[in-house]
Amino acid sequence: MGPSDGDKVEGSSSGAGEDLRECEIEGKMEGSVDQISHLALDIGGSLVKLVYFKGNNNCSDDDKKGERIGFSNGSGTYPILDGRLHFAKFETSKINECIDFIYSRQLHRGGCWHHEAPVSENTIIKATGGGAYKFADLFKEKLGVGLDKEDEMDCLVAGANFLLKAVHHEAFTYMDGQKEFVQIDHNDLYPYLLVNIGSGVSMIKVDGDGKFERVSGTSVGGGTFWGLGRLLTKCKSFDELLELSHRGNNRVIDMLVGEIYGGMEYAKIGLSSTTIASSFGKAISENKELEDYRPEDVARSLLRLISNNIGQISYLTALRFGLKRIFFGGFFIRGHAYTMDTISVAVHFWSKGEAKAMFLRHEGFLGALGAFMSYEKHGLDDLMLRLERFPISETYSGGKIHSPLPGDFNDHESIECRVYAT
Ligand SMILES: Nc1ncnc2c1ncn2[C@@H]1O[C@H](COP(=O)(O)OP(=O)(O)O)[C@@H](O)[C@H]1O
Ligand SMILES: CC(C)(COP(=O)(O)O)[C@@H](O)C(=O)NCCC(=O)O
Repeated sequence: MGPSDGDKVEGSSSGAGEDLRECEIEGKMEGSVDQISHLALDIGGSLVKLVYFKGNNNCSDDDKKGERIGFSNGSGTYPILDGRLHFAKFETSKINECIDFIYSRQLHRGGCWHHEAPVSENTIIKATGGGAYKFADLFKEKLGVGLDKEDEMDCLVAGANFLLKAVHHEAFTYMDGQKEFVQIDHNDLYPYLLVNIGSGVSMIKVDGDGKFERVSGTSVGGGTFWGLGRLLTKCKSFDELLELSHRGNNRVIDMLVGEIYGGMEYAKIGLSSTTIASSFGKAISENKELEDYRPEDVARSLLRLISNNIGQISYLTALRFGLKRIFFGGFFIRGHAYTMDTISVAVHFWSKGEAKAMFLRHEGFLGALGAFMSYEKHGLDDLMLRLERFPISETYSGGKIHSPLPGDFNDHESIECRVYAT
């Protein structure tokens, strides 16, 4: 059983049709920036996410001599480099494309082709996710850099906390096709449940900066949707599968309460006639083969099944720890209306309206952002990198969010902020 199988929600999937997502955050960086790449990676089971800083005048002689503005932090004066944080992603199965991308932009050496010196033996890139272990040798071999491994859960939490505190209009609710941005009160952010829906799903109770516990998880996640969906529909890409689901009708395959109860609801236990009684349940009772179902309907049922299930487990986990707010991240969501709506309805249904599902506009980059920010923790020589943690649009002169608010996050979004090292 599950939440009511309400009307279909229409909406677009931001970024559909794109394998590579690139977007950017404007910022400033201060310090001795020559030695490290200012690139961080989250190499997951399905996707590699990149966050990198690029100075506006990177590599020019001007940049080296004068463009950096003096900054004093009490123990010395440090130069400032204006620039932007860029975001990109690749399929993990095409890791070589990612390495080519890094090489073509010389991201592992701060974007500079004309540095005479070869990549230093000690050059490292902050990396998180399982691929930081799996592909360490490949990065050494192809780019001559080491991957400095950061814990995945640490990075997810650091990325989420940063986004929630520093990026205006980062979190939003989505219900019945309505998107509403959530005003985050910095003094009342914790505790919350972070549900990261990547290949698998991690559920993390967050109590503060660096204070968290991974309290649950499920292997039925984004990889399940994409993997099963690919087998069942023969789709060639994740975006194609999402597009299909957009056009499908899950009632063709899902068995509803009304179909078991002769058109009636089961009011005594709170089930309407349109509640899904059994996901994919109709497929057993009809004399049909897979080919007899439209791939659109299969994709729709599958998306519904996975999203409902995650919504339900998330709610139960939140209930277990008395948490009212649940933030969902991970690239499974992909800003997709139907996914978000299904998760929201599930949380609403099971919590009887007590708990709230919220989504993050930079959903898939939590880990990579957290890894990027970890340069701060592990200063290299005298360099530490830090992202300012206050509402960017209010503190950066002339700063404002360039994203197409209040619309969907898209592939070329740019958010101004200040990035600096002390
Ligand atoms: N272009 C894409 N290719 C593959 N999967 C995608 C794509 N876009 C979104 N996804 C979904 O996102 C999931 C991966 O999310 P992500 O947060 O990057 O997790 P991971 O760290 O495990 O790679 C996939 O399992 C799939 O459901
Ligand atoms: C192992 C993982 C942390 C890896 O992260 P991912 O690449 O899926 O983002 C994640 O897949 C996960 O939490 N899986 C669920 C395992 C479980 O709790 O059953």
